[in-house]
Amino acid sequence: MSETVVVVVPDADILASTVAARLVIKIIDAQAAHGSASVVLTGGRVAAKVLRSVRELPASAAIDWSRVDLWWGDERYLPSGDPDRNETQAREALLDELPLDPARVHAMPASDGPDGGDAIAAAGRYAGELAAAAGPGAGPLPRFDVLMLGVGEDGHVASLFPDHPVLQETGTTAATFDSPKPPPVRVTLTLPTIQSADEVWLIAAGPDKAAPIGTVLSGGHLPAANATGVHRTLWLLDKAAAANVPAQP
Ligand SMILES: O=C(O)[C@H](O)[C@@H](O)[C@H](O)[C@H](O)COP(=O)(O)O
Repeated sequence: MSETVVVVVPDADILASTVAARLVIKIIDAQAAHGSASVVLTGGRVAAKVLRSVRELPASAAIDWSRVDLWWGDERYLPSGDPDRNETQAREALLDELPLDPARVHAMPASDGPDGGDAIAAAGRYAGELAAAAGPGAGPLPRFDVLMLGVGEDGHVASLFPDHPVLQETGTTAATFDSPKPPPVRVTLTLPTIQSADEVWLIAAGPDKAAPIGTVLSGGHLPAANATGVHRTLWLLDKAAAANVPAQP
């Protein structure tokens, strides 16, 4: 049975540093339990702040980074190295400083890669990489210890936007076209894939997130409402983003 917990901290800087601390401990615990850790990264401003905060944490030295698998929840379908790619931003914020195993950094395909402009083929390629990581006979997805998501002003998560056909996708990945948040073409994990994660962390800061988060945590139906973890769903918010959250029991 999944539990939902809402954690509110004073401001965006404290949010980034506390999420970074939580992530470091989660990775350490996962490595102790499983021998490795599997983390799904997200894009956006708050995500980059979290990754930059990890760099400042002495405790991150307790992580064997060579035994961390990194995945992405979504990616802007742009050429490799494009500054707007989530992978580029994550590498600049943290990843390029870490002794990661390159084979365990699973970036989503780029538009100058083998699939060219075919984002559907690119999504299929990533689905294949996920299945390969799951191992033979283990189903289409590897274990995800924590899947992090930013939350859009419209209540989107990853590249799953309100009233968008991509919400109906039942495979493990999909291509999003006509995204209301530029760029228009993206590759994304689907809701079923997000829901396979042991823990899902929804991370948001700022007053422009108060309305969608208040809607979702009051029972409203936006994509973020379906971003739940198998064992735990954490809403990690600053006070401004939590302004409309109903009083917790
Ligand atoms: O590719 C993307 O744009 C992100 O994955 C997207 O889902 C993001 O996480 C939210 O839009 C929140 O972004 P901010 O934290 O910058 O508001």
